Amino acid sequence: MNALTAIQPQLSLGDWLADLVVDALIDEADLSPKPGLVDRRGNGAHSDLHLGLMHASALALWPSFKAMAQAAQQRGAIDQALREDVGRIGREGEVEMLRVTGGVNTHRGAIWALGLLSAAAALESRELTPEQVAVRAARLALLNDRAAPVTGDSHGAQVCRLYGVHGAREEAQLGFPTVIQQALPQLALSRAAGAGEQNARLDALLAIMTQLADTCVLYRAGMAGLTCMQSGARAVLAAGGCASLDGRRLLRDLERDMLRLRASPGGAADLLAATLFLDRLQHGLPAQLGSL
Ligand SMILES: CC(C)(COP(=O)(O)OP(=O)(O)OC[C@H]1O[C@@H](n2cnc3c(N)ncnc32)[C@H](O[C@H]2O[C@H](COP(=O)(O)OP(=O)(O)OP(=O)(O)O)[C@@H](O)[C@H]2O)[C@@H]1O)[C@@H](O)C(=O)NCCC(=O)NCCS
Ligand SMILES: Nc1ncnc2[nH]cnc12
Repeated sequence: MNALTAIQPQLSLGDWLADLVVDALIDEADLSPKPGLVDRRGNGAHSDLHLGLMHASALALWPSFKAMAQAAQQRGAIDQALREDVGRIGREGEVEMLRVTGGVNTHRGAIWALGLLSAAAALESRELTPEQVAVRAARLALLNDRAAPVTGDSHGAQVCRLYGVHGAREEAQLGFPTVIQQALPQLALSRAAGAGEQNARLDALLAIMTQLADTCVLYRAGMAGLTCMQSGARAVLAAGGCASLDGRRLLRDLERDMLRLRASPGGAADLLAATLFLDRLQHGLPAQLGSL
């Protein structure tokens, strides 16, 4: 023991997972330039959001993510009781988010996706590959939360009905295919090509945008907005990604189009945070937690 470890409080699995989630949310918010989204440069297509609010919201959610991980550790199995614990803690987290932001929806989708993923990670802390964690999260998401309000009038529910697409719920229930099949492989590819970490993360966001039926975009800009987002993101990647000059030019075009349509890919942003979380998680438990 040295002077530093002597004063460090014991790190629990829940602390560690909540730290990773909040880091991922803050890294997502800070990443720039993101088309249509809040970042270090400004508010994107939003009049009610800004970077400080995204940070405050992420930090305020730390106890909720820790509580979801702890619930999973205590229950120890993917069952109805855990599903309803996670749903209750998630709803309480939403209330806290709205309190801290003065009623602005900063992280509704992130509470859902990262709540499920942190619970799934806590269930089997020795099986932390992205695929293993996503499959457990999907099994949890497939269980019905009997206490969830059945309104069907959320923005996501409205556009899923109107356009016949899958939204945040189905993305989780299918095991986060957009993260596992698009974002993580693109992140690895761009890193391997020497794009640099920020460009590799932007490329991962674009890979999500090429495929996702982002219900935030659909709600604000309809199918024309979604098509514009998907084809614009494809064009940037086809031109060599965000590290290339042509890719950067096309990224600027995409941003201009998203702002003109007031289209904000908030769902894609949440899934980028999920990608960054799973990417870090696969490096395994820190030594302090090695005996769990
Ligand atoms: C099951 C739920 C996820 C609810 O889903 P549903 O689709 O019914 O509800 P929404 O309210 O629309 O929330 C879904 C949020 O998920 C993100 N998202 C969108 N599309 C996808 C997708 N295809 N895959 C994954 N994730 C997706 C998105 O969140 C982000 O965007 C939000 C900001 O959007 P913005 O447009 O600015 O804000 P709004 O105020 O909504 O609209 P405007 O008026 O401004 O246009 C921001 O939150 C990002 O996080 C969607 O918003 C689950 O949430 C649920 O069941 N909730 C109910 C309460 C509950 O039980 N919670 C506990 C769950 S553990
Ligand atoms: N950076 C961001 N900008 C706007 N909405 C978001 N939802 C999640 N992250 C976001």
